[in-house]
Amino acid sequence: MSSLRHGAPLAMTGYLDKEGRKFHSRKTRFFKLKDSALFNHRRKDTPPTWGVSLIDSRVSVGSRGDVVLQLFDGKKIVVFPHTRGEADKWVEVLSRASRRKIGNYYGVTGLIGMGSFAEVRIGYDKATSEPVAIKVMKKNKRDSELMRSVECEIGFVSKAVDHPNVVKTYDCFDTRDNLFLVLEHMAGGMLYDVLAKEGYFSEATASGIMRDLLAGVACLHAHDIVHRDIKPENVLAVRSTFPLTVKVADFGLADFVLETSFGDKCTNGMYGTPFFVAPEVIRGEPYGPAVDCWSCGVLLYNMLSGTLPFDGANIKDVLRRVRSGSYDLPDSEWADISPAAKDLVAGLLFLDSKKRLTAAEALEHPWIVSTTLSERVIANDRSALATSSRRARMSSMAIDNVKDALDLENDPADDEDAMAALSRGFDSLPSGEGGVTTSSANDPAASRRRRHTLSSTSNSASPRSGRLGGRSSAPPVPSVPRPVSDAGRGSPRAPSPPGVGALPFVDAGAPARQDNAAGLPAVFSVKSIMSRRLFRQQAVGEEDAGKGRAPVHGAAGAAAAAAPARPQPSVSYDSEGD
Ligand SMILES: Nc1ncnc2c1ncn2[C@@H]1O[C@H](COP(=O)(O)OP(=O)(O)OP(=O)(O)O)[C@@H](O)[C@H]1O
Repeated sequence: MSSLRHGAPLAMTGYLDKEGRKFHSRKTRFFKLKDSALFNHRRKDTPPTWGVSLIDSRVSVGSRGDVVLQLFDGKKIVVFPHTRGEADKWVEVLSRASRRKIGNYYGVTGLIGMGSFAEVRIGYDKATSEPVAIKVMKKNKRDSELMRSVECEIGFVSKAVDHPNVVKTYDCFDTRDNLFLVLEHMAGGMLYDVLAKEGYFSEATASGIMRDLLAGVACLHAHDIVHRDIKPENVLAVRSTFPLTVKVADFGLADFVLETSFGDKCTNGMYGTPFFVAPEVIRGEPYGPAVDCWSCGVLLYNMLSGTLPFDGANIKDVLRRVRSGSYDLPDSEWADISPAAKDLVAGLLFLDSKKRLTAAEALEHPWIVSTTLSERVIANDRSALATSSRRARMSSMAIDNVKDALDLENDPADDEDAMAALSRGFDSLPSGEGGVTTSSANDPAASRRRRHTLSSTSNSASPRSGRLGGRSSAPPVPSVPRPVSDAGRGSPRAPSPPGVGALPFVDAGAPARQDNAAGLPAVFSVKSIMSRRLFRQQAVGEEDAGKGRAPVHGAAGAAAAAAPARPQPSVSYDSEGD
C-alpha cells in the first residue's frame, strides 16, 4: 500500500489498437501509462513515438467497445482494448490519471531554492494548510544526468522509506514534462546555514547532529539504498533553533545496492561531490553503503574543525587527496577536540571500505551515545561553513579543471607525479595507512575495541542538553546573532520567482515563505561537472551542425556555456495543464 497521501504514481502497460484520426484504420501499438502521461510505442521494446498528458482529459467508453480520450487541448485519441476486462481497467486507470494534477491538492507560494537539477518551492496542502516543500524537476530527455536523477527520485519514492531522520515524501506526481515531489517542509533549511549563523557550538551539539544524520543514513542502508551524495547541502534542519533535528534529503543520486555473489552489496558509477566522495568511487571500483559513511566522516570533520579533510587548489588535488585517504588533524583546530570525536572521524574515514565503520556501528560509537559530552563551545569558528566565496572558488575550480579531474584515473604517469607531490606535501605525517597524525586514529578495529570505554574519557562532566551552553569555560566567543525563529517564519514576502505567477496552483493570497537564502556551502557535484562537459560537447556539436549556438572558448566561455546546461529556473506548466 502506498504511503503517499494521494496514492502512488500510476503505472499500466499493454497493447491497444489505436484508431487513425483521418481514415479510422486501426494499428496495434504498445501503450505505457506513467502516472499522468500516456506514451505510444510501436512495439513494447521500442522508444516512445509520442506521449501526451492526461491531466484534465475526459475518458469515456464508446459504443464500439472503444475508449475515448478527450485531451485538455481538444485532441482526441481512440483506442480499442482487446477484451472487455482490459477496457474496464484502462478506463479506470486513465480516469484516475486525468485527476493526477498537483494543483488539485497543493498550492505554491514562493521559491525556496534551486539545485542543479531541481527547483524547490514552498507550498501548502490545500486540505490542511500544512506547509510543504515542492521539488520540481523539469524533464529534458537530452540531459541524461537529469533524467537519471529523476529516475533515482522516483525509485526512492517507491521504497516508501519512513524514518524521523529522512525527509518525508508526501506525494509524487510524475507528469509528461515534470516530476513534482511533495516533501516535508524543512523550515530550518540547510544545516550548514544554521551552523554558520551560530558560528560556535559544542561537541555535544555536533554529536546530536551526527546521531540524527547517521540514523537517517542507517535507515537508508537498511532499505538497501545508497544515498551517494551525503554533503552539507543535503542535510536539512527541521527548525533553525537549537537543539537541532536534522534529516537526510535529496535522493537524486540514490541507488539501490545489489548483492554480489560474494555477499557484498554494491553499485557503481562516478557520482558524488569531490570533497565528500569516497576513495573507492574515485578509483572506479564497485562500491556500497560505505561511501555514505565516508561522506558522514568528512561532514563530521568539517563540522568540528571548520575545515575540510581533503582540500586542494583544484578538484584534481582534492580527488588525489581523497584517494590517498591522507588527512591531518592539526593542533590548531583539533587540540581541544576529544579523542572520542577523533576516533569516530577515523572510523568513518577509513580508507578500506570493508573496515570502515558502518552507519549502524557508528551509531553505537561512544561519542554518539555518550550523554556526558562537553557542552563547551569548540574554539573553531564555523561561521564560514556556508560562505558564498567558498562556493564561488569551487565553481571556478570545477570549470577549469574538469577534464583533469575526470582523467585522473586514466593517466598513471600523472598519477605517480601526483602521489610524489602528495607525499612531499604530507612529509610531516606518519607513513602508515591513512596518514593521520594519531597512530590509531584511522584504525576502526581499534575504534571498535574502544567503543565501550571511551565514554568515560569525554572531556566534560556537564550534562548534555543538546543546547549550546557552558560558555563560561569557553574561549572568547564573538557575538554571533542567534536565530530567533524558524527560517522563513515571519520573513518578508519572497520576490516572485520567474514563472511563479503562471503556476495554476499558486495562491497569491497565501503567505510567502522563503528559506535558505544564505549562500550554499562549497560543494560541487561530479554529476554537475559531467553535465557541464556534456553540455560543452553538445554546444560545440550544435555549432558544427550550423544550429547557431555560439562557439565556446576558454574558461569564461565554458562557464557561460555551462550555465544553460541545467534546467531553466521557471517551469512551464501550460503544456500539460498541470
Ligand atoms: N524538504 C525541503 N524543505 C526545505 N528546503 C528544501 C527541501 N528540499 C530541498 N530544499 C532546498 O531546496 C534547494 C534545492 O534542493 P535540492 O538540493 O534537493 O536540489 P537538487 O537539484 O536535487 O540538488 P543538487 O544540486 O544537490 O543536485 C536547496 O537549497 C535545499 O536546501
